[in-house]
Amino acid sequence: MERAYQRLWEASHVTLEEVLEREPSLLEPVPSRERQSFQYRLSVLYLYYLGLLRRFDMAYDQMVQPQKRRLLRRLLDGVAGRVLELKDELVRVDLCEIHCLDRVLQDLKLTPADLEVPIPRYFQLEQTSAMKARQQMLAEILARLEPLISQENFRGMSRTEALILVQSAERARQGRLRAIFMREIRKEEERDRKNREDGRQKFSQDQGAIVIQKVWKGYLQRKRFEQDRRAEMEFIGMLPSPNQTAHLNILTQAFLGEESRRILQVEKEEEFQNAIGKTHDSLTEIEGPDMKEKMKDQIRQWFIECHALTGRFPDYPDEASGGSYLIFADKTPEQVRQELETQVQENKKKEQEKNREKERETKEKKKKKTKDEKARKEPEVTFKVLPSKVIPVINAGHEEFTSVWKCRSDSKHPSQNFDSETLREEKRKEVELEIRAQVDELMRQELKNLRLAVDKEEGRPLKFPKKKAGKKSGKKRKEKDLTPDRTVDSLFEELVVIGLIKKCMLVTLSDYIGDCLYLGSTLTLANKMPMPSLFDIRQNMALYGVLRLGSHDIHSMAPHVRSVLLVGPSGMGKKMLVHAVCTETGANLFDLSPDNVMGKYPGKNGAQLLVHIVFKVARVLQPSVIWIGNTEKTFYKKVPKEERPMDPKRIKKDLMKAARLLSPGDRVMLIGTTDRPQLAEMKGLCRFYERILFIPRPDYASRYVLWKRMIEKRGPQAAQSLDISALARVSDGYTTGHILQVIQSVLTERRLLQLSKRPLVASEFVGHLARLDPIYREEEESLKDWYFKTPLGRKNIKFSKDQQEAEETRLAKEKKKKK
Ligand SMILES: Nc1ncnc2c1ncn2[C@@H]1O[C@H](COP(=O)(O)OP(=O)(O)OP(=O)(O)O)[C@@H](O)[C@H]1O
Repeated sequence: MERAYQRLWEASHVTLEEVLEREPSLLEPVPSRERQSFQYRLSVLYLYYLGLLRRFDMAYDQMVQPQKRRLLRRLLDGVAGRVLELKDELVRVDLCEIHCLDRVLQDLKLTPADLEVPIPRYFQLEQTSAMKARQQMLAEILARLEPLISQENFRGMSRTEALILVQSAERARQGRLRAIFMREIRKEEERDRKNREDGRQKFSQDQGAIVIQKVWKGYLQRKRFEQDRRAEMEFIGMLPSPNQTAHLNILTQAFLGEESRRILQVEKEEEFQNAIGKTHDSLTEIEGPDMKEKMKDQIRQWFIECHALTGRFPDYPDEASGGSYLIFADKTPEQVRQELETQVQENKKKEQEKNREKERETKEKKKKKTKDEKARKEPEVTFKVLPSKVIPVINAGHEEFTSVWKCRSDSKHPSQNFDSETLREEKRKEVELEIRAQVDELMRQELKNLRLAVDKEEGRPLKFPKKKAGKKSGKKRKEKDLTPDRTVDSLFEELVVIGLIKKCMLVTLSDYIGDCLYLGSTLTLANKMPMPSLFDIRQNMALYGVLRLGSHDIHSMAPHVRSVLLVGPSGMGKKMLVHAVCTETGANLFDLSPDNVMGKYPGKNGAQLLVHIVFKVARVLQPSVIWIGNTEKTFYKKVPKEERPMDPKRIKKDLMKAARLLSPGDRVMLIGTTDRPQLAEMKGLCRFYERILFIPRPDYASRYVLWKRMIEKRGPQAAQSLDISALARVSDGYTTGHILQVIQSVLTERRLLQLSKRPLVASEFVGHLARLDPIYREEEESLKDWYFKTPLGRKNIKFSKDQQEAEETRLAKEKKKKK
């Protein structure tokens, strides 16, 4: 088994190598007229990385050898980071959040399933014990609160409500009695009728036999026919096999296999952890003293040689720059000596060169100026990708694989134990560093003494490089802690009790049903702007929400996105997506919707305190999702009169300030949802939310899968004879929520029991559908208009306009030429 995964891993590296070779070509700027080919290359790369992500995830999930898993994890995180970077590049080139990759998909001979962003399984499987404990705590607090809430409800029942309850119970009892009574009467009538009929008609024995035979043969024939038809359909693969048990057996076997490998992983990991500690100790004990002496000798030698050559002792590199490691890293002492000699000579040369260089610089400056002026004259849009932060990580991983693991035969570690040689190598480096730090300390002292003794020199002041960047970020992060005397656990509990932290619904992202747009690039060619499909929304949520929140390493490497806004009509599953992100990543769900915040932490500084506590807890107990439902209220242009007492804009200022303080590595994501973004002031909203995802009503393909999967979820066989295509056709304009509602009201328990006798037909749904209000065109148009006024939407419109104009002028020129 392990060999199969090893092969998968090796095959992935072949692809990876190919992909890495293609990377540098993207860094070269491309003029705007070659936009399409640039787009194409970018998309190809994106799809390759998605495939790699899927394969690395599988290998990491199932391989057992602990050292290989460590490397795989680094590669997996790296590839995920690169996928996120490329997504950002795609957005910059396409100027929208959806990318029509169907043509690339076809060229690479892939299927739409390959477009799906895989969510690494370790997000769920390796949820830390702290995270699990927190979920437990939340459940406990909520369980404690429940009796209180139900008590409150009980007290809240009014006299009339109680009366209605008693009355309805009494009426139901009477109704039941009456029904029993009526049934008795009907039975009696039936008996009477039969008696009367029996008296009238009498069959002979033969006639009776014929009647019975007729009925029986008809029944038998119909049954046979039904069976034959079914067998044929199964044979050509139009129906699932009824023999589900065989199918299930295979699945359970595979599942058990996977689970057993995971258990084995834990065992091997434990062994490895023990070995790490032991190896470290034994190395320090056995090889440590030798190392120490060798280092000291080397350094002393260096002192002496330096003194002989330059007449002075050298400056000792300080700790921050790595101490003596800076000088001896990867070099033999001879090399160091040679370098020293050349340095002395170079110093002399440098002085002479400096003068020459000055002259050259002034010449170059002049040249540059003329070049810049030229460039300014022809302002051409060029495309190129930004330098990647992740590629070095992937490269390092790839190199490690090729040098260490690629050629290693499996027979060396048949039981998938760790490799002690590799471990010792690694640990040796670590121990060396530790010892070097000690030695440095000693040698600094020795150097000081030497200087005193030989050169009669008092201690030279050590030069510390100024840490500008560090100080700056330190200042930025240093916000005042308003609750220094409280523990995070107590704050967490407080937030749960007042309802700012909620338990999330258990839905996965794959529960969000939706199909992709199959002809997106054809639409773009015809100059029609394709609308996002539900599939795109799911992918974008996986990229922005799940991948970033799931792992600390991915979050700190990927381009930083703090907030996402989901815009779409009511019932399009915005809340569901928020919950799915929480479920997939185990994140806490904070609810800062204006209705939920109302009246909590009142007073002048209340809003500040509220936001402060929420962000503090969210950051410490990351990952966290801060959900702001009906977010247009937080950014109202003008607060409606009836909502003034609620003061929906109360937390806006503090929220904006707090969000700005989130930095890479803080796995906190703000997700806003709204169905009326027009009511909010555009500038504030777009500044606060870094990404805006527009969810229009579902298209035909999505409606088809929605009907199919939702009906099958309620009754697995229910959708078999149903004309789903017709349903998808007539439900144009309705939201997912509507479709779900209709299915729930048609497929009641009772109807499900009748399915075997009375198959489901499409017309049953139509009546219910007609009673609901669809999304009217005006509503959708106004949402679309709003979207095209957002920064990205505006850029997109401007770009397509420019392109159209260019096309027209080109055509006009051609016409002129022909004339
Ligand atoms: N793509 C989908 N697949 C499966 N179920 C969905 C999908 N979209 C929505 N639903 C279901 O539809 C119902 C309504 O969705 P939800 O409440 O999340 O919508 P919403 O956009 O947040 O609505 P509102 O704006 O009114 O708050 C939920 O029960 C959700 O599970």
